[in-house]
Amino acid sequence: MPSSDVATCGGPNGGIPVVDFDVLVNGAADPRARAIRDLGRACEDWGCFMVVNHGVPEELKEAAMETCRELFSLPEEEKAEHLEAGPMDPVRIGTGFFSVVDGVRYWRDYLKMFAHPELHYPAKPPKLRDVAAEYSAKTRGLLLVLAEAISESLGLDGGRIPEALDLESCFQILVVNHYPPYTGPGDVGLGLPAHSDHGFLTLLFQNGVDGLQVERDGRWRPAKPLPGAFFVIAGDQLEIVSNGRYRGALHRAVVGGERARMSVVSMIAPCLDAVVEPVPELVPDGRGLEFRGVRYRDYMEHQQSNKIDGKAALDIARVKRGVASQPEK
Ligand SMILES: O=C(O)CCC(=O)C(=O)O
Ligand SMILES: [Fe+2]
Repeated sequence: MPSSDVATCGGPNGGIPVVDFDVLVNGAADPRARAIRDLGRACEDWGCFMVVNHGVPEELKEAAMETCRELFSLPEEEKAEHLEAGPMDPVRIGTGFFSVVDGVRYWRDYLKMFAHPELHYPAKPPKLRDVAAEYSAKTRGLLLVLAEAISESLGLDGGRIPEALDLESCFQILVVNHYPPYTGPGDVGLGLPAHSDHGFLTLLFQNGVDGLQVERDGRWRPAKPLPGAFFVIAGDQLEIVSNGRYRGALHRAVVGGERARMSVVSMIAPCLDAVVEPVPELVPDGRGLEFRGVRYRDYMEHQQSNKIDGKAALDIARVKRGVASQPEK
């Protein structure tokens, strides 16, 4: 899809499904079964949904956003040690980048921190450590419950997908994106080009400035969250483990307004050493296998080291059809 296609549709929330977390956890049998079914449909049709009644305090979300805003406003030399970091370094800061790729201009600062199994954080601002510890633990708990519900929605035991991906030892990363205001000539265009996320599930909230869009049926839809809701995006590992039944959503961030936009992302992914492949129960007799097993660490490194290109990274795991297998040498 050309990135210049900014057609949006689906009403103010883009028609994105809403999942009530409280019903998943505390609901009576019937409403809970309905919520699981709706969750499955959302993952199948959209690859994303909003979560309400999630139990993560607004003050904690606010503290995470505020602390990272402080980090972005620190002088360059305070962040220097993380500015040159590579994709597998546990703390990475990219700042003030305004680059032109394929004729589209991107405008974004970001902070990426590995948060589990071990929390890594920049030295400043000092309170970032505690805020990140609490925020990552709360959101990890929420995402692990969603992972069990997703497993059930596939007709499996709640523990099956978490076990297949070793989510107990999951890799978790926090990403904070800051899109500065733009008042220069012309449109900035994109803050972040179309991509799917390399992990399993991404949880996101923003500072009230819209800009996230998701693709469905070849059109971009505005992802405007309900007040207090989190936005959840299925990642590539969910697409792989479900053998393509659920899909990682293609999404992008559009910027260019007079107010800075910020988004805070908490993503869980398989344990770095887990080899992710479709669970056999979803591939009867091995027929119709869409993906082969790829170690998550290799997948992530591959996706992060190449130019962002929609869902192209998934091709390294995709089973090629019609190619005669070569004898082993
Ligand atoms: O800023 C946003 O809304 C999108 C961020 C995103 O997609 C990402 O960090 O992977
Ligand atoms: Fe993303």
